[in-house]
Parts: sequence; C-alpha cells; structure tokens
Amino acid sequence: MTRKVTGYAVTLDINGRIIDAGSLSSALVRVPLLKTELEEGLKELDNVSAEDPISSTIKEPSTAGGKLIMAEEVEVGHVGWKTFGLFLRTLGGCFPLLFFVSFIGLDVVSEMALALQTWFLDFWASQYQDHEMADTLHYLSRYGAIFLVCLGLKALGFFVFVTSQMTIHRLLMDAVLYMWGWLDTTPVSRIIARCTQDIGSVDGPLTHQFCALAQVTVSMTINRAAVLLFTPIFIIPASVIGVLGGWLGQIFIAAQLPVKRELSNAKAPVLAHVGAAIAGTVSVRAYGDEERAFYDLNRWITVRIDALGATFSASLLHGSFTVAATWLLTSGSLNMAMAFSGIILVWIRLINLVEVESSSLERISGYLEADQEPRPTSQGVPPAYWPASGELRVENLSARYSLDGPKVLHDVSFTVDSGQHIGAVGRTGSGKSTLALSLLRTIYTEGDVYYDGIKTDTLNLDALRSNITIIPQMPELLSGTLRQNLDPFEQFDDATLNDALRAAGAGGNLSVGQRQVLALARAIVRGSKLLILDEATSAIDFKTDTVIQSTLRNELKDVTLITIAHRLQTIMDADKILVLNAGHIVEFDTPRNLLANEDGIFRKLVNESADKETLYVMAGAN
Ligand SMILES: Nc1ncnc2c1ncn2[C@@H]1O[C@H](COP(=O)(O)OP(=O)(O)OP(=O)(O)O)[C@@H](O)[C@H]1O
Repeated sequence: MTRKVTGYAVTLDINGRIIDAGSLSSALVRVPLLKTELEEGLKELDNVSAEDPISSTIKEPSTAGGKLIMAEEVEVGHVGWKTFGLFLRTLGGCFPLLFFVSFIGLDVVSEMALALQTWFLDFWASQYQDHEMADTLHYLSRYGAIFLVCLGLKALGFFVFVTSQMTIHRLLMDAVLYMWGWLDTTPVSRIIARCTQDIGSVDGPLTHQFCALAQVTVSMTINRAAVLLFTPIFIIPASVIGVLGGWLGQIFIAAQLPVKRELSNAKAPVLAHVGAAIAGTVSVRAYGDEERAFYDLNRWITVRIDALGATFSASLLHGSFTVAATWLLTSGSLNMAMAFSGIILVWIRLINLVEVESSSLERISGYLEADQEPRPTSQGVPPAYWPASGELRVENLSARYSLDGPKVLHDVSFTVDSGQHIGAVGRTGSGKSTLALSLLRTIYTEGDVYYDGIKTDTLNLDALRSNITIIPQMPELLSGTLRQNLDPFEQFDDATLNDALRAAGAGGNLSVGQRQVLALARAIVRGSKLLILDEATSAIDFKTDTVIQSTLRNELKDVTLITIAHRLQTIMDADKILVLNAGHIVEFDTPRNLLANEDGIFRKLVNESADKETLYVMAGAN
C-alpha cells in the first residue's frame, strides 16, 4: 500500500542538534534510516487497527456537549451586592470594622477641619470690617495650623487605606490550590488571568476608585448638606441633576460592563499564547529564531491588546458625563449650583467606575465558590506513628472525575500486605491511573480505603498525600539544581541523596527517561510506605528498567509498591498482578496462578506479547 507522505520533518543528531529540516518527503530521501523507521511504523499501525477491536471502538471522552474545555462564563446585569460585599469584607484585612471606623472617621474629621478652614477665612475677613488693623500674622498662623491639621488628617486617612491589608489574593490562591476536579476543563491561562489581571484590577483601579468614592461621599454629605440646609431651593436643581446623572450612569454601565467582562475573558487566550511560547523556548532556540519569535510575540500581543483597549476606550457614552456637566455649568448661573452639580456627577461617575471594576471581583468570587477539597482539621491529623506499615485495604472503591460524570472505577476491592509488590495491568482506559488517583483522593471517590489501618477519608489530604509517593509517566521537575529537585524541603544529607541516585540508576533539560530516573530517586529519598509507579519507567530503556526494578525491590523491602505498566516484563516478577478491565478488577493473583488460567485476561495479554517466552520464564510458569 502506498501512502502520500506530507508534513514537515526535523532530524536531530545524537547531541540534540538539528541536522536536517524540511518537507518529510525530502527528509526521507536524505535520511535513509528515517524511511525504514517510517515504513515499520506504518506497518504496525495497519496491524493494530486491523486486529485490535478495542482501539477502533474507543470513543472521545464525553463531557457536557462533548466539550472538554468549557467556554468561560460571563455574568450579565449589575454586579451584585454579594460580590461587592466580598471586597468590603476583605478590605481591612483581619480588622475590617476597625479599618472602616478609622478610615471614614479620619475623613469625616478632615472634612470638618476643611469646613472650619473656610469659616475661619470668612471670620478673618470680617475682622477687617470691625477693626481697621487686624493682626495678620496672628490670623495667618491660625489659618496655617488649621490647614496643616487638615492635610495631616487627609494623609493619615489615605495611609490607613493604602496600608489596609487586602486578603482577596490570599483567598483566591487558597481556592485555586484547593479546587477540585477542574484543572481538566480549565485552561491554565484562565487561572493566570484571574490571579494577575483581576487581582490587579481589584488592588489597583477598584481600590483607588473606592477610596475616591468614599472621600467624595463624605465631602458631599458634609459640605453640600450644609448648603442645602441653609438654601433649600438648591434641592430642586440637585434632584434634577441627580436623576439625570443616574440615568446617564445606567446607560454607561449597560454599555461598559459587558465590554469590561468580555475584555477580561479575552485576555486568557493571550496569556495562553505567552505560556505556549515559554514552553516552546527550546524549539525557538534550536532554530536560532529568538529575535523573530520575540518580535512576533510582541506584535501579536500588542496588536490584540491595543485593539481590545481601543474597543474598551471607545465604548459608548464615555464622555456623557462631561457633556452633561458642561451643559449644566453653562446654563447655571450660581457658583454653588455649579459646584454642587459637579460633585454629584463626579459621585455618580465614581459609583459607575467602581461597578465596572467590580466585574473582576465577580470573576474572583466565582473561583472562591467553586467546589473545593476539604481543608485540614485537627481531627484529620494522623497519629505520629502512622504509617508504620504499607498495608492497604480497598473496599468497594468507586471513582469518577466529576460529580455529574460517569463512574470510571466500579466497586473495586483488594488487599495488599505491607511490602508487597503489585503489578497493575489492563488495556488502555481500563482505569489503572484512575485507581492510583483514587488512592490519593484527587478525584471523587466512594467506598473505603484503609492505609495502615486508618480510613483515608478521615485523614487530612496533606497527611495522606505526603505519605504516598506517586511517580507519573511524565514527572514534573522544579527549575533549580538536581539537589533541590531531589530534596525540595532540604531534609536529607548528600550521602542519602547520592545513595538514592545510585539506586535509581542515574548516571537542565533532561529527557523523559532521565526525568523518570530522577523522579525515582526523589521517591526513594522520600521513603513513603506506599509507592505507586504509573508507567514510571516507560521511557527508560529495558536494560536500565530491569536494573531499577531489582534495585527497587532490594532497597524498598518494606515499601508497598504498586507498579502500573504496559511493558509486562516490568511487573512479571511482582508478588501479585491486578488486572483491570473497564473499571472492574477482573483478576488478582500471583503471575504464576494467572498464567495457569487458560481463559484469563492476563494470560491472553502475555500470549499476545512478542516476549511471551521470557515472561513465562520470569513468572516461573512454563
Ligand atoms: N481527566 C479525566 N476526566 C474524565 N475522564 C477521564 C479522565 N482521565 C481518564 N478518564 C477516563 O477514565 C477511564 C480510565 O482512564 P485511565 O487513565 O485510568 O486508564 P488507564 O488504564 O490508566 O489507561 P492508560 O493505560 O492509557 O494510561 C477512561 O475511560 C478515561 O476516558
């Protein structure tokens, strides 16, 4: 069968440098080894799709509407009081009441001092009518003193405001770290947007505008209320201006708030682009294309951000207040009316701006209300001796990835003695990794798991998870030294770390196999009683894998080891093999007994393997 080969091929030499790049067809001519590999690969693919009924029946995982990533939610209508209450509650840190009393109190006193200053000026002027030679220095020094008191009080109020500790960011970080079962459906860029752009809006514009609003409210109440008291006729223009301003404000909010909400949502993909570019730094360097990539990225972001910013700025009725104010000011004749109309419009405008910026609060409070993992409690702290052994008892364990999702594990029960080595096998999608995640309680589970005699759902999650070590297929490394990666909390000495590296077979930027070796060393250093290897040596060559497996058995004698592996040789000398099929345990016995079962799934898997004879020998069954 002939196939048309399309695409772009990059060939690396043994040092990881690019030796050839171009169309795949021309690469196949230039690099003969590639042609052989491709032909073999295509042949295997043909065989697999013809033989394996499972792979042809695998369906896309379904979530609501068949979508894995849901569109980001956008609120409609006004920002609710509940949301704004979150801002008010967190504004004063641990002492919100004290904060409001001191901030508003200082502002009230400083406004009174300002009124006193005006009165004093009037009083000073009147002295020249009564006495021809009033003592200027005397009045000037008193006037200056009142001014300084005013200034001091205003400054103190502002100081209280800016030093008040906002706790929203801490609540948000907590919520993000504890949120349950959502990382699969939430792009990281959305989380970054809430933790940077939305927190930035709350810390910056919202806080400043709220501060200005509070001050204008106090000033308007104290000064203008006095004017109204003495000249009640001003109530008429004040009411007209207030109603007109409020009406314009409603139109402004109706246009501005959705724009701000869409703008916030639209930034997440921009951040995702930045994230992708950071992740692809190695490729960018390999092509020697840093400068172009930097320029392109800058252009990409600048054009989009500018376009969004321009849309935001050009949104409707931005200048309506100014127009209204000008009209009123030109038509009015009295100074007082002018000042009064001005301050009312400023006040309404500030209320609108606070509401627009509060849309960021909405997005933050959405995360605060999401389903979260249980927080640690004093009852959940395990006794100091726990875990003394790696004994594991699982009773009717079921698991699902979301509350409304299907069960992926169904009433699984098994017991593992301390120090036993269990190999978990099964077809792709049978639930092996899900079982590992259920033991760590990172997904929704029902049923009971006892680890060294204690039911794990009675334990704090941090206690449970710090006593189980899992190495996934693609281990995460921290940026930093090898030592920091092995021992992030600096608990062990060099000798222990060296021993662990040697035991793991270890001999910047590591290959997947090298990462796995390092993660194994990290797991050995941690010394948990329960170690789960989820395809943890899949990228390590077979010879090294064999050495690692035998070292693990010798080094970790009293550690319960659950090894999930597709490569059957990795688990063939395990004490027991657990076979999963569609979320059910279908077999659980020693490899030898399982191979003796003519109709067994495990036996079928072994018989399908190319190294069938070796596997039978390893299991001691012939
Ligand atoms: N994050 C997820 N959200 C929803 N369903 C999931 C998720 N991860 C896995 N599943 C589903 O759970 C089932 C079991 O998957 P799991 O990853 O446990 O299989 P596995 O046996 O480990 O497969 P593999 O050998 O390919 O790693 C599959 O049907 C899969 O579609």
